[in-house]
Amino acid sequence: MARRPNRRERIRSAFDGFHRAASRALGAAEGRRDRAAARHAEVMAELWLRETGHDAARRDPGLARVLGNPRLAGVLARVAEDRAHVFDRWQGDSPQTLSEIVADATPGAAGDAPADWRPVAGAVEPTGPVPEMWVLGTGSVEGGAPFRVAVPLLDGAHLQVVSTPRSRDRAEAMVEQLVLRTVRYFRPGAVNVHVWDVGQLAGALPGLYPLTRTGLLTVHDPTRLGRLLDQLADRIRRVQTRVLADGATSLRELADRTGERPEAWLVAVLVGNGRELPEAELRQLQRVARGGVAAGVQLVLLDVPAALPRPVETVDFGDPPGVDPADDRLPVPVRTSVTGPHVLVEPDPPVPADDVTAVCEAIAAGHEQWRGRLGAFKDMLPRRRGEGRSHDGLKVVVGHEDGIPAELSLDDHSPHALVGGPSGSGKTNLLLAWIAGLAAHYGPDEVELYLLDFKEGVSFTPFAPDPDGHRADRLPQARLIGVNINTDREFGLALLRHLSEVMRSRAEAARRHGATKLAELRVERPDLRLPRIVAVIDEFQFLFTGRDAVSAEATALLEDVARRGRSQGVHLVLASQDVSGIDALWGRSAIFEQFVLRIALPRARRILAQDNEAALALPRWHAIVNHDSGVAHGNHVVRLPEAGGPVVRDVQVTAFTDFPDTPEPVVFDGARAPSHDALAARLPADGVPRALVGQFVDVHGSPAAAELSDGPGRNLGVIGPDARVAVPLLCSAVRAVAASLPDPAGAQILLVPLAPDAAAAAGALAPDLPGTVEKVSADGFAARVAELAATVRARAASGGGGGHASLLVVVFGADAAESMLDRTGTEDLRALLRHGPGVGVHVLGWWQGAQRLKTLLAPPGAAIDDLGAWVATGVQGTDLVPLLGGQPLDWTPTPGRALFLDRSRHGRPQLVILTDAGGGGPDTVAGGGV
Ligand SMILES: Nc1ncnc2c1ncn2[C@@H]1O[C@H](COP(=O)(O)OP(=O)(O)OP(=O)(O)O)[C@@H](O)[C@H]1O
Repeated sequence: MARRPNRRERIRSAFDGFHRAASRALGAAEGRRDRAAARHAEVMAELWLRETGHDAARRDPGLARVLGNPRLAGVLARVAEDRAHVFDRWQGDSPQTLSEIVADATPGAAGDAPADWRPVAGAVEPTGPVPEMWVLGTGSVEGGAPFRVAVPLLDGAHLQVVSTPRSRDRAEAMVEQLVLRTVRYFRPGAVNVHVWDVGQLAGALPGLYPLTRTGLLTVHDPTRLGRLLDQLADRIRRVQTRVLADGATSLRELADRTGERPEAWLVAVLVGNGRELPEAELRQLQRVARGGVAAGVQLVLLDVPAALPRPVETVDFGDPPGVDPADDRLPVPVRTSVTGPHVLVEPDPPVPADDVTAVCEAIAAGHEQWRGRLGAFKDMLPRRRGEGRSHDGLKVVVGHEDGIPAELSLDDHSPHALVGGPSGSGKTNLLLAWIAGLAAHYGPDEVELYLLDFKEGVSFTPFAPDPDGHRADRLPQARLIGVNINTDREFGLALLRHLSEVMRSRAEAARRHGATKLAELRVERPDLRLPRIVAVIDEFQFLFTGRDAVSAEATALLEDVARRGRSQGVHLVLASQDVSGIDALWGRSAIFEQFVLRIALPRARRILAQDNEAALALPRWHAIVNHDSGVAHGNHVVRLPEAGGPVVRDVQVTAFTDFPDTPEPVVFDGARAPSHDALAARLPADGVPRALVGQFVDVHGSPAAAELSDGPGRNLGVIGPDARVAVPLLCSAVRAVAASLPDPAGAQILLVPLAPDAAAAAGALAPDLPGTVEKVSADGFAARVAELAATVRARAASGGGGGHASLLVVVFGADAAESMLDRTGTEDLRALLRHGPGVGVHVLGWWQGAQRLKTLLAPPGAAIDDLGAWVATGVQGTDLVPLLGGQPLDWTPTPGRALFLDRSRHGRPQLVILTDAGGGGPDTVAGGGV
């Protein structure tokens, strides 16, 4: 009987059936999954292709392997077809359109065909529109129609060019052409080129070398990249801080806004060898790149690997992978960041070397002409006069640099200026142009001028009122004018003291209003008159001659003004033809450092920084103007026109017409004696008699007079060997006292001419004096002294302290008294000097020398204080020492000058100028009088 399958077998067969069914089901699922996966792969591939771009995806090594799968061929074909379709459409009229756009963006020399280049210099002004792009070659897409290819450069973007050894020459040629386009486009001088080549000193861009002749091209030492980058960085900083002061963010914006482009472009071509720069230089380069475009600094890098901040464009002369780099026959595929990877660029063929040289020579010649172009000084003056505001500083155009107006700025950045140039180099001309420029720009409420000339010349005289009244005008901005003051350093001292005082009061005002500098104070207090002050001191080195008290005080004051002037709007302009003067400053670095503006005329030494010798090579009528303490990168070669007397005068006449009511300036004229009458009229009318002896050297030209009050020692001694000076001096002092006596009618005046040569003068004086005038002869002198001593004793006994009639004893040639008086007589004279003033009796005497006077004033019966005031003329300082209680005194007498000591007012003798009537007249001053 058949065996019934057992339960186990039934189970197995059931499982087999299940397995078969499951296998069938699984097989079907696998097929579906494979189909889905393939479909997915195609979709993904298409997605990548379309997203990444057909060509890029094919170049991508990761994707290329996937796309090589034959199963994806359909997708690839489909995408390639679409791409070709798009390109075909583009190939239609796009190249033409592109060429037109490029032509528009590259006018003139920015885009012309190199074959057409002629040896002529450009003429476009840098203030005009700047080409947006510069042509470098021709491009095409997949062999389609060619179109011109250009890159942005000046004010647009830096350029980075990468080449291979095979393509390096082509790359260099392209760089040379591009740079030459920028130089050719503008008029010479608008673009300056700097080349640094890591490999060689003279190698890169050889065609441009003729440009070095006039400084349009500078070739830098291969080992000194850091220095070039420093210069570029300094230039950017200067443009940012100084040129773009009015809120413009770039030179281009400034030019658009103001029509002025005060700085030339600077194209720096760095030629490397593909190796990385040292870290420090790389960082410096990146900094330059960052600020460069806005400041007119254009980088062109060839094989200098560096990640530059945008904006930067690239041109890549790279070989495609797999090309034999040694095979010269193969074309070099060039691609640019502007045109992208699809456009194959063919740089323009190199211009023959001779043609490049010819073009550059023409540009250098044009540059020379430009430089020489003499902008007339009158064209530099503002059309609207006196309207400038000096809040932020004083700016004046005095010449041209490459045809661009060059300014001198006195402001917080460059508060003081140092001007140097040997005799005949045009220093005076420059100072006159500067002063006239200031006066043309700024009214008297904006600028005040203090002008001092230590030369024998009279350069500043025309700015002062005409003493003879032949002309009515004067420079209204001038507050002080010093001429012919060659030996009187005290004039310089007076000026510096005054400036120091002005600064002190301004600082106080500023403190009260919480301001830290002049500009702030002016905003705070628009009602205050706070002009900037410019003090010009020509041949200032005179201030430092001698090692005496004057020099020491001048140095201290100069340092004070130099340091604090910046914030108080007080500016110094020191000029010298003499190296020793400058040397004197070099030794005083605290002063010297403050002179940030340096102006060096041809052959000037030591004005600029130590290693900056640019002034030695300057042509005539040029100057190096440097607002950076004389460091080389701040050099500007400025062509200076002749200011010319008539133009300067025209400025003055116009200014005087516009501002007729300004007060007259103080005039220090070393060759003119001040008027006795004018000075006497300025003495206070307070009932105190005053003996006028001259004029102090201060900015107010104050009268120098001894008060003959009732105080002790109120007598006056005139000391001087020359009767022609001393006698008029004594007479004029007596006249002034007589004119100021409180009781002229009741006064008694004794005239005692002990010296025979004074008799005539005493005789002439008598009729001019009030009260009772009596002449006492030498014979009667001894008796009269005894009488006077008795009078003094009697007056004292009757009570001192005023109420006595004035009694003046005027002794001419008092040295003779010693031999005329016996011991008692001498004691009486001493008593007269000591006790007389308290009871209205004053002695005014002339002594020929200090020796006799000293003997007379010797203790125990007398003291030097008994002669409380003296004025010495024609006497060596050392001879006066006994009258100063031994204090040293270094003074060499000069005609028309005297030392005046009024013990009640001064600790030391003061320089005074003798008046026309008091020993300073034309008869007594050698070479004096005008
Ligand atoms: N920029 C200029 N262009 C033409 N001539 C000039 C110029 N500057 C000065 N001169 C002329 O040169 C001469 C000397 O000039 P200036 O008096 O300015 O020189 P200086 O350096 O001050 O010499 P010194 O100290 O001897 O007076 C003058 O006759 C002046 O007219």
